[in-house]
Amino acid sequence: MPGQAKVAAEALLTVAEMARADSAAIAAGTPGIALMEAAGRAAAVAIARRWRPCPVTVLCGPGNNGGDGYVIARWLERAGWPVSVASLIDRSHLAGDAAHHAAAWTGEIGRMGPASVAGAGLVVDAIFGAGLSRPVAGIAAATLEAAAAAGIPIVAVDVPSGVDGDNGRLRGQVSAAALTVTFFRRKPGHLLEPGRSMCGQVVVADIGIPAAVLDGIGPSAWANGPGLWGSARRRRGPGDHKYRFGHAVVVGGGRLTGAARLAGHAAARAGAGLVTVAAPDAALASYAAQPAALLLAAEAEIPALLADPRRNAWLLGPGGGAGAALRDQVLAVLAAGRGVVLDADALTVFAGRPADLFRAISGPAILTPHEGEFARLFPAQGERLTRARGAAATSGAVVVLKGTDTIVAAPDGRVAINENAPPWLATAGTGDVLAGLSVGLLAQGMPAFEAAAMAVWLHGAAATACGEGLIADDLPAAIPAILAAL
Ligand SMILES: NC(=O)C1=CN([C@@H]2O[C@H](COP(=O)(O)OP(=O)(O)OC[C@H]3O[C@@H](n4cnc5c(N)ncnc54)[C@H](OP(=O)(O)O)[C@@H]3O)[C@@H](O)[C@H]2O)[C@@H](O)CC1
Ligand SMILES: Nc1ncnc2c1ncn2[C@@H]1O[C@H](COP(=O)(O)OP(=O)(O)O)[C@@H](O)[C@H]1O
Ligand SMILES: [K+]
Repeated sequence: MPGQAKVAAEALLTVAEMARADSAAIAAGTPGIALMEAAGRAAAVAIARRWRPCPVTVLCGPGNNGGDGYVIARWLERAGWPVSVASLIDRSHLAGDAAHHAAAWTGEIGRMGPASVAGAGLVVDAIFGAGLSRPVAGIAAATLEAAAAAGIPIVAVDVPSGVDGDNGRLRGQVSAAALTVTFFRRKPGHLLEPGRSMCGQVVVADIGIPAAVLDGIGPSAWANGPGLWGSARRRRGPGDHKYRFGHAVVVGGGRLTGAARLAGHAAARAGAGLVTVAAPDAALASYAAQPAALLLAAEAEIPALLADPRRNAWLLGPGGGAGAALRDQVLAVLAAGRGVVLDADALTVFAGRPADLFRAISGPAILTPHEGEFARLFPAQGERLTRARGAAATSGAVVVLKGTDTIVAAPDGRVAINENAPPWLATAGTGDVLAGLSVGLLAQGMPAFEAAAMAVWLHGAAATACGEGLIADDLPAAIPAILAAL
């Protein structure tokens, strides 16, 4: 929007980066005790905004997460709540900032166990946070489970105990929170499944760490949104003409023609100056049903189109048919140095010989696999974030690992984690639309990482606008309103 200040991209901090942010703030003059006080107070405020005073049990762990719990207990009691505190260890074994704030709690401290949540209207999980070092089991797990089984809402401090902040992995028994209050910036585990589903609503509290400490940390993960790619977006001005916005080519197949038609339509809606769909002769009649704004070419014309550098961004795969001919086409497009988006069959044709593909990638390239396609090209073990980063580094392409928490990973290690995709995107053909949006933005000259991240975000926003009952055909037409609001 003209004149509106650009929203800075929201960095996501790993556990190690957050520790560096804490240390930098402490070095700059804010004592750790004050950071913990601010953290606990912010959590208490977030609680009091959402719930009326009721009996609350604060479950405190052995580290600084537990330290936050003692501060929360103090502030809630001051606000008139009936507060019980239950600890995993004896107070005398606490150290540092946590010991300081535990000493400032003047009430009783009970031993943690399922009985400590009996009769509570709310439970605060201040057991384990960033210091999670092994699976949650035993008394901690049993106590949280008892609260969940009794239907008592749980408020998690920093992360629900057992959620790995770095990647959303669950370690041991985890009980879902209704609210999670985290500090300074979110962590990848708040956005990545299954951690995301355990967090409930996530509130980020300012605890007095200056934003400038991020300069010294250099985060490489962000929540996907306009702050990340808005400045790379191409916008038309009064003197512009279509040739300045690229020419996308979508290579379609002979049988499943809907896929390339959806992709072509999406590429045009994303703003490509021109879009050509190239298809086998026998199928040209069914491609005639696509929007009249798209150009249509016969398969035999592909070499000529490829020789023309103005056809600058190519999409292969949707409805392509997994044969050697498609593999040769992909390699020819890569050899010509065009921007490339590879989806579906164009990925599958390299199953068992992924190095052939990776060797051919040298320019801007985006791969858009779902988990099944990913496993045909890359090692499938381990958590999604590390796998997506590894795949981008190995292939030299931007990898869009699709799902409810789609990850966009660049070869240099940057990642964007998407969070605006509604579940009704899980329907046939929506992936084709995403590939089309990606090639449409790539054609306009956006760098591959920004193009892919913007495409994923537009896709989620358009699906949200359409609502439940969405079919893939609805998505391209929903794009203009989303672009207009950006
Ligand atoms: N730094 C700051 O200034 C600020 C920090 N803040 C807060 O600090 C939190 C991080 O604190 P933290 O680093 O002390 O780690 P924390 O999550 O309390 O756990 C460590 C303890 O738990 C234990 N333990 C771990 N897993 C376990 C398991 N499964 N089962 C059993 N035990 C397990 C572990 O044992 P160990 O691994 O040492 O054997 C250790 O004793 C952060 O999330 C935020 O809430 C805020 O106040 C803002 C200012
Ligand atoms: N549960 C879900 N929540 C949100 N988005 C989803 C969900 N399941 C799938 N999607 C999204 O829908 C799209 C489906 O793509 P894909 O599996 O390639 O389908 P198709 O091949 O039918 O087009 C992807 O963008 C994916 O991220
Ligand atoms: K916690």
